[in-house]
Amino acid sequence: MENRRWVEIVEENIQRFGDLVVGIDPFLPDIPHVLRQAGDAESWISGYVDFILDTVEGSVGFVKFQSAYFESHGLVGLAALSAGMKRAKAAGMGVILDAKRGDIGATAAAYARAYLAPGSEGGSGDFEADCLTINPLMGPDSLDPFVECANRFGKGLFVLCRTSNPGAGWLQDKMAGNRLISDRVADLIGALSSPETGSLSPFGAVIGATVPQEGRRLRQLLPRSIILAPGLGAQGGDAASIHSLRGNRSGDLLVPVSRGLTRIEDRDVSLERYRAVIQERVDQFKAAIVYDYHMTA
Ligand SMILES: O=C(O)c1cc(=O)[nH]c(=O)n1[C@@H]1O[C@H](COP(=O)(O)O)[C@@H](O)[C@H]1O
Repeated sequence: MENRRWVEIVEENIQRFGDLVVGIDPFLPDIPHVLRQAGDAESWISGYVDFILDTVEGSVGFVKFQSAYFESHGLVGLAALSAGMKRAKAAGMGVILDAKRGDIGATAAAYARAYLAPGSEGGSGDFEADCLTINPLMGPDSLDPFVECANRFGKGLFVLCRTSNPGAGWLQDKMAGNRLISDRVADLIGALSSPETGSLSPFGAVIGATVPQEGRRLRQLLPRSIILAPGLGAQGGDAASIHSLRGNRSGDLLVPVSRGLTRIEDRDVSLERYRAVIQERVDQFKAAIVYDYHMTA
């Protein structure tokens, strides 16, 4: 189970649980008081991660840990991240680490070891993910070490292509030569997969669920890539935008939702009620993004 390649994890887990990804972005002001009070000042973070995993295990096939929210809590946060990633993997969930890394080749190789190499193969294994988000701004050579490591260990990558944030178009929608920058990134992602394999590529793109027009265009350039489409819920993306990102087969889209699943207005809510709210939202998001390929075939 634990040694499945990223593409296998995606195909199998989507088949069983659908394409929703639970985003774990622990932010103290957004969580119920009952979860903040556990133990010392910082230990809420590991209790929170355990609570979310307890709540969604068996109904969702993927989890995306946002590294920044853990890093901002120092060593306690990193310990919670490591433990959460290991627990989710052991439960058979696909684990995406959202760290958006990118640097010169030698440093990128160190990042790749940190997040993609097993403990026995040059990494510490503390933060070994199934899939990592990476930033292509520094050019193709900065992606190579990630690609090499991913190929070696059966991991996946999501390369930022057209992000969901309001300022994304400032650079990503500009022309570079005769191509849009986001199109050039899509070309680069497409070229990372070997042409002889007909199946899904482990090298996917991040395309926001907030930009359906751009999404539709970019999907044409990436027929074999898995797209990670954040932006549903708190950022205002909707199911129609999600459908514009679907390719012509199931299994090529993952939809992460963080605040839309876990942020709660009533901070005095009981643990039982909070759990029920998250489970209801999981069902609602799954129902909203489900798509019947047979109906459109
Ligand atoms: O790579 C990402 O996951 C990502 C890319 C992007 O374009 N937009 C984006 O929101 N994200 C991440 O997706 C999550 C979105 O959070 P919510 O808006 O709360 O669902 C955060 O962890 C972001 O860092």
